Amino acid sequence: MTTTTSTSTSVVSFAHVSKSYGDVHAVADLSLELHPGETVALLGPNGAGKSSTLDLLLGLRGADSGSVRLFGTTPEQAIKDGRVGAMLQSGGLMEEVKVRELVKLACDLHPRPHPVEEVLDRAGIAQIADRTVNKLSGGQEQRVRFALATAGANDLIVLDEPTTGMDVTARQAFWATMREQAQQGRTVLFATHYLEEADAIADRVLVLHKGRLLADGTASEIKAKAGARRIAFDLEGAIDEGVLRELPFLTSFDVSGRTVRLQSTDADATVHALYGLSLYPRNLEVAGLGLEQAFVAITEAEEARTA
Ligand SMILES: Nc1ncnc2c1ncn2[C@@H]1O[C@H](COP(=O)(O)OP(=O)(O)OP(=O)(O)O)[C@@H](O)[C@H]1O
Repeated sequence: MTTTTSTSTSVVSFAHVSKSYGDVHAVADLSLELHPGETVALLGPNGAGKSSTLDLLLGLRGADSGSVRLFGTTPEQAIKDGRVGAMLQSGGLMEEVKVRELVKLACDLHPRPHPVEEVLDRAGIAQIADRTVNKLSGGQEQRVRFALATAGANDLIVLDEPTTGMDVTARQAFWATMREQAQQGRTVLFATHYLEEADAIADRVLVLHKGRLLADGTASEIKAKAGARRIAFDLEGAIDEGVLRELPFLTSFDVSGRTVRLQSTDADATVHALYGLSLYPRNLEVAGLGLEQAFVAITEAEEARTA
């Protein structure tokens, strides 16, 4: 029996975790809890600390301070109990073995294994099961890594940039499988550079920047946190940029031909003031930021704050 007591609803628990390499704070005072059935995207620019966070979570590196618990126990114990599957960027696959042999080995080693053929099927590699691993394309190698991460009935699946190298079809199939895993109550945590993936797949997004957690919420909440909305309209006649720049709550301003594009932290007030100028904006559009723009806005605001 595994040790799940008062923390049984917490799959992952980071409490004030820090990790530095020399004077680089890869992970800085990170606290977070992940729960069963959540699909969580870890989003951040290069060097934000995503891989370091996953390494700490998997016990591959020790924290300088703070505590990391999985299912109320240590990462090492949770992995030993077969509760965690991981698909990391690094780490070569054994090269001279056949795909089926490698997957079988992972199943044999797992305390709660799935049947080998089922694992091959789910990862979409049944047709290439007799190939040796060093003959695979980058995308096929990723699928093998995915098979290894799902060789048994894990409660937590950790994926570092899982779809790198996969084509669009493979990517869609991969995420469909991941959704099934989450629907079965598993927690899926993935680091990604693809904001559209985070937006489409994750029900929770963690934004990391310089090792710090800048935002934690649904994609919609993250977009709202960025606080800005886009306003676009066309103007007829001469455009007086000086007057438009005085509109309230603007965070960005761009004129291209007849089209004016703004970002505002209070779109209602900006549009109200626009009409107050006795201008007649045509084709007026007001829209929320996409996750990508929200992400840029949040990380840039943090850069400015800490500069
Ligand atoms: N073994 C190490 N030795 C020294 N510095 C390291 C080491 N590993 C990571 N770092 C540094 O720690 C910071 C965080 O790196 P990390 O790989 O965790 O970021 P990341 O968000 O995964 O980046 P990427 O998106 O580029 O993979 C970076 O500044 C990196 O250079």
